[in-house]
Formats: sequence, C-alpha cells, structure tokens
Amino acid sequence: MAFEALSQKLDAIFKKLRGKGKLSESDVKEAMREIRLALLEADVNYKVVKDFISKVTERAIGHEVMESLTPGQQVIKIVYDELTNLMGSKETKLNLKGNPAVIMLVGLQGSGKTTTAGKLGNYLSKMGRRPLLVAADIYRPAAIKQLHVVGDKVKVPVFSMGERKPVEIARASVEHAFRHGNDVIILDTAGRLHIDEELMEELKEIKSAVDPCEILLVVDSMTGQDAVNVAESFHSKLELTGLILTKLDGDTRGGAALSIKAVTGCPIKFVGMGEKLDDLEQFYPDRMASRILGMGDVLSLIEKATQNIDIKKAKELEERIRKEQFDLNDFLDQLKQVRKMGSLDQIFSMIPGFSPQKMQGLDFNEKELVKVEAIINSMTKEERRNPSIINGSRRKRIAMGSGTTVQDVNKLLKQFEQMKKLMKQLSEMEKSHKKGRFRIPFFNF
Ligand SMILES: Nc1nc2c(ncn2[C@@H]2O[C@H](COP(=O)(O)OP(=O)(O)OP(=O)(O)O)[C@@H](O)[C@H]2O)c(=O)[nH]1
Repeated sequence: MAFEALSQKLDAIFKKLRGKGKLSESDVKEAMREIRLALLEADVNYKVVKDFISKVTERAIGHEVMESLTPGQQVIKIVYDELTNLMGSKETKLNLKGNPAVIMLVGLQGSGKTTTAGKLGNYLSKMGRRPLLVAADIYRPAAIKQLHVVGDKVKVPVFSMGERKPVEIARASVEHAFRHGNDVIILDTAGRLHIDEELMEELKEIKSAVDPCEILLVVDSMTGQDAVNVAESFHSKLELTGLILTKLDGDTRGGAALSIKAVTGCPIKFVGMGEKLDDLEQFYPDRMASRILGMGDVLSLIEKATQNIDIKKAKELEERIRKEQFDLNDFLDQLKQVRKMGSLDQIFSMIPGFSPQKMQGLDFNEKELVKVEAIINSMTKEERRNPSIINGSRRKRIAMGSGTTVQDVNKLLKQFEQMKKLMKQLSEMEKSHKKGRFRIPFFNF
C-alpha cells in the first residue's frame, strides 16, 4: 500500500508524544526531526519538507499546545492540518464548462493515460453525463485499439480517425460530439518517453484548437520526484488545470502525492487506485491525510460500500453477527461482496485503527477465492454451520474433495476466525458510535 512506511513511522513518533503528559520544546523539536526524516525517506521534495516542518514547529510550540492537557494529540492535529494543506486543503471538482466540455488528458508514455481515459469516461457516465472518448494518440499503433477496448468495457463511445493529424481529430471530435449529443469529450493524447518540443507543440496546437476546460496531466505516482518534475515541465508549457495520480494502489512511498501540489500549484483531482476501470477516486486532501495518519477514511468507505453492497443481504448479516451465527457460508458471501469494493488492503486502510498488516492473511485474489469456494463446497452443511467440529480426518476428506491440501483447509479455517474477529470488532465500533452514528451497510459505525 502507498504510504505504508511513512504511516508506520509517523505512528511510532506519535506514540511517543501521546505518552507524555507535558511536552517540552525539546520534545517537539525531537519529534519534528523524526518527522522530517520520515518525509524525506518517503521521497517528499526537500523544500516542501522544510516548509512543512517549519509551519508545524511554529504552531506546535505555541501556547495552545504546550499548555494543553493533551499536547500529543494537539501536535497530531497540527500535522494532520498541515498534511491536508500540503495536498491542497479542499477537493477540487472537475470543471465541465462548455458544450461539449473538453477534457484533454496529457502525460508520458505508460503513465496510465489510456486506462485513465476509460476510468474517467466510466466515472462521468455514472454521473449521468454522455462522454465521448477520443483517440488522439496516433503514434503508438496499439493505442487506438486499446482505447476502443477500454471504451467497450465501460460502454462509452470512442471516436477515432486512424492516423490523421491529432489536431484535426480533436476538432472533428467536437463536431461529432455535438451531432451525437455527447456533452463531454475526453481526449487521449499521445505520450512520449520523455518530454520533447515536438510533443509540446502538438499539445499546444490541440489546446488552441478545441479550448479545453480541463487539461489534466496523468502521472505515475510510482515515479516519485520524477513525477513532480514532469508535472512542472508540462505545467510551464500548457498551464495544466489539474493532475491525476495513477498507481497509488502500489507500494509508492507517497512522495509525489505529498509534493506535487506544493511544487506545481496544480491540484490533484483524481487518483488511480488499481487497474480496473472502477478504480478511480476523486481526490480529497483531508481524507488522504487521514489515511496516512492511520485515522482511516470512513467517508470514502461509506461511498464505496453504498455503491457495491447489497443492503438487504447486509441487514441479514448484521442480524446473524448479533446472534453469533456467522458461519462459513456467510464468510464466503462476505469475501465476494467485499472484493467488489476493492482489495482488502485498501478497505482496511480506510477503517480507523485497523492496520492492514494485521489483516494480510485475509487478502484473497480471484484464484484463491475459487479455492476457498471449492473447500467450502466440500464441507457438509453441519461443518459449514459449525466449523469447530472440523477435526483432522474431516480436514483430510475436505481437502481431497476440493482438490486442495490439508494446509489449504487449515489456512481457510484460520482466516475464517480472523474474519469473525473483525466482524465482532466492527460491530463493537458500531455500539460506541450509537449516537449520531454513521450507517454503512455491512460495516456499521
Ligand atoms: N496498479 C495500477 N495500474 C494502473 C493504474 N492506471 C494504469 N495502470 C496500468 O499502467 C499500465 C499503463 O497504462 P496505459 O493506460 O496503457 O498507459 P498510457 O499512458 O496510455 O500509455 P501510452 O499509451 O503508451 O502513452 C497498464 O498496465 C495499466 O493497467 C492504476 O491506477 N493502478
């Protein structure tokens, strides 16, 4: 997961602070030194780190903190505020002015532009818009085909004219959209391995021909400070209106996400959280800061849950957990439902107080899920209802029946226990949030 190392380091630093009844100036300075190192190790731009630390220090050695009863908490709050500011403080919405509104996607080769075009098309059509994807990358022969494939998957029409001049394609696409009732155009422009003048000229030409309301740079967050440099270059030539950071689901240290707004002045509008065409999230600086600090991201979790979870089933499940009837059938059902929301890693990172490392054993890929299903299907009704009766000889029989091994069966039973524990903890969280509680189908807070 992105930010994992940074989150762990910050957590250790804050633990020390929280343990102190009173903070001295040297305690704060020591913590700041450690935070500074943690940010540099996360590949955050050094000027950004310097500025950040000086702002946090100034606030942290002020009266409100030093004299407060919970100085450690106050420092964490300040770090949270300043991290949020660093990433842009408020979310920035897409500007969709114009009919059709033209969104131009630019970026280097392999940054994830074509995939992002599809994700954005998908996002906009879910919003009730009628997007049109436009293949303006004529240099990579497979790019046009790739856009058609992506468009088909998300059921968004694709406009292409083969290898004509990109500026002509862009102009013609506006005409086409107008005639076919498409109200947003997403231009997938060409990428190069490096920034070159020819590419910039072509992009500038397209920009002046179709007057886009958004010029969004798609950058790969795994490339760290290079992503920041690329963004600076593109911005100086094209005046970007925003950024889309892709591959934030990978194990990027997070430096690009934390520095790019501060360095370029361009807001991050979306983040790519996976290869699937659903894996695009609007970017909220405060929610991201909250995830980095291990405070969870309940709001995004609610959004994901309401989009993907079957409410009726969730209610039935709630009842079964309460009556302590959660069994292996429910377990399988849950795994399937939760997987629709994304990887379990991602989900756990949104729950306050949950460390994804603790739950690693619960992350299944599709192949493992098939195995789990086979194992559960080889059990008797009674075994599924009451797994505690599954002794050694039953385990052997189940493994044979499902074409797996006894170790696989053992692993599954262990995971079931973990999931049961997780469900119990979640339902306890619900109790403590009874008043004005959030309600999420399946996860209840
Ligand atoms: N994990 C992950 N992979 C992504 C994400 N976005 C894109 N990818 C992957 O990154 C690779 C490159 O994506 P493309 O969309 O082909 O990149 P592109 O920028 O269009 O490439 P060019 O057309 O060559 O310029 C593909 O394998 C995508 O599946 C993301 O948010 N997370």
